[in-house]
Amino acid sequence: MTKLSVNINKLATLRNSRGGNVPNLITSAQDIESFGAQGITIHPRPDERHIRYQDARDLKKVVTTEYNIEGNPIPSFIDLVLEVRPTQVTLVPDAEDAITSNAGWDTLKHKDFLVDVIKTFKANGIRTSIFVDPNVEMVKGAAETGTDRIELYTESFAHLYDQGKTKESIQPFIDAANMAHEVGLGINAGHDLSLDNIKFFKEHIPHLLEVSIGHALICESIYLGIENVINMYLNKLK
Ligand SMILES: CC(=O)[C@@H](O)[C@H](O)COP(=O)(O)O
Ligand SMILES: NCC(=O)COP(=O)(O)O
Repeated sequence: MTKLSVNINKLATLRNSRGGNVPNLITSAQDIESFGAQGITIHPRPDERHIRYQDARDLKKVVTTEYNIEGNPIPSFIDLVLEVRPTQVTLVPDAEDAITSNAGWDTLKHKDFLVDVIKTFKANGIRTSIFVDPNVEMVKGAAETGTDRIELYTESFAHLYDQGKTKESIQPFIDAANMAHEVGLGINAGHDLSLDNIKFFKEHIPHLLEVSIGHALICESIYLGIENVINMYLNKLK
């Protein structure tokens, strides 16, 4: 079975746009779990443009499924994760000015750094995952860091799949997943996965433990829920 971890960054984006507490991240996370999601993912960025460091602490008190915190392991992020102790930390090499995550780790170039950080998290009982492109050399390099899992960066899959290039979209991910399994790494995946592409991805990727989905899932929720909500307003306005 592949677990679904819902990334709630976008709910925080909405909340922050009005300065209040709507939507409430705590009750949203609880509801998302009660609807069957098997995990909650957040990605606090240094500018706190969506998830704030305090959200990470507050969510720890209520999340009862798998709690996954993603981010670039700068000192403040490392301290936060060690304080909060989520189920899993996913290390992502974000540039500060990037709109969203846009690359996986070069696990060969950053091996020593990753080895150190991963050792620290694992010594504190936190499972580790590192974000990588679908590249067998990067997967082999990931295994050398001591990480428990990798998260395959699926943007290229989503983009090519959307263009109808199905074989081209999935083959690097099949190769990377097979290599990860061979070297004993657990396999997660995420970025731009959606209702359109998730079934195809799941059917082709062996040993897929978990997907984290945020942007599309929240957009789909708005779109698929809007008819219902408009009718609820119309009923109240009769
Ligand atoms: C690590 C990753 O793939 C990202 O998709 C991420 O967690 C989303 O971050 P934003 O919500 O800031 O775009
Ligand atoms: N790790 C990927 C994630 O949490 C969500 O990515 P996206 O669905 O917002 O692109």
